[in-house]
Amino acid sequence: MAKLIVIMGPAGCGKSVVAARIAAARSATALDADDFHSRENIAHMAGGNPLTDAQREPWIAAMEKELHARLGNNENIVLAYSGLRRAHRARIRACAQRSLFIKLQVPIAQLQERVAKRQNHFMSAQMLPSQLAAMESPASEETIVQIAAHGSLDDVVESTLNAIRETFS
Ligand SMILES: Nc1ncnc2c1ncn2[C@@H]1O[C@H](COP(=O)(O)OP(=O)(O)O)[C@@H](O)[C@H]1O
Ligand SMILES: O=C(O)[C@H](O)[C@@H](O)[C@H](O)[C@H](O)COP(=O)(O)O
Repeated sequence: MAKLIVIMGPAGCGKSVVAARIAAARSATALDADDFHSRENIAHMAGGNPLTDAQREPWIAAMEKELHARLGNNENIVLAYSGLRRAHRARIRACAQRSLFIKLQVPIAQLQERVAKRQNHFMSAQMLPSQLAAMESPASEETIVQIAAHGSLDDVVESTLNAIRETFS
């Protein structure tokens, strides 16, 4: 049965780089939610404006479609996706029979530093407060494991792989 692992958290938490490393370690396909945005939504965010849930709708629908197709084809997926909204997480979770969400926890000062340093990305550090405000707590969601992700990339990857092994042993 194909598995879905979602690496989630606000911009700059490291989900894209961690998802790529996890996918390589587990012979899975890495997907990045950034690649499913419309040009309009990217331009909107690049202008310093957070998305509304209405603007997120076609983005979530595009990811659902891709996940259904790939998981239905027995492909294991590691998806880097912010997962800010609870209802959207439920829709992404429903695409797979077996799934695990891992939320990377990074203090805001470090998020600011990482986003500010990143080159050629539509998301600026000024968007971080809105990202954190839009993040609905995952506290009641059993399939979400939270991991401290302020350390080195190697440490974060190791903790993430351990959490995955514990769930999918
Ligand atoms: N654990 C880490 N330590 C140091 N830098 C990191 C770490 N994780 C990610 N980064 C760097 O921070 C920036 C943001 O990472 P990225 O994966 O793009 O975050 P996200 O996809 O969550 O927005 C990138 O330049 C990345 O190389
Ligand atoms: O509003 C949202 O639902 C998303 O979070 C959206 O703003 C965007 O896809 C990323 O968060 C930015 O890209 P990174 O998170 O990859 O930096």
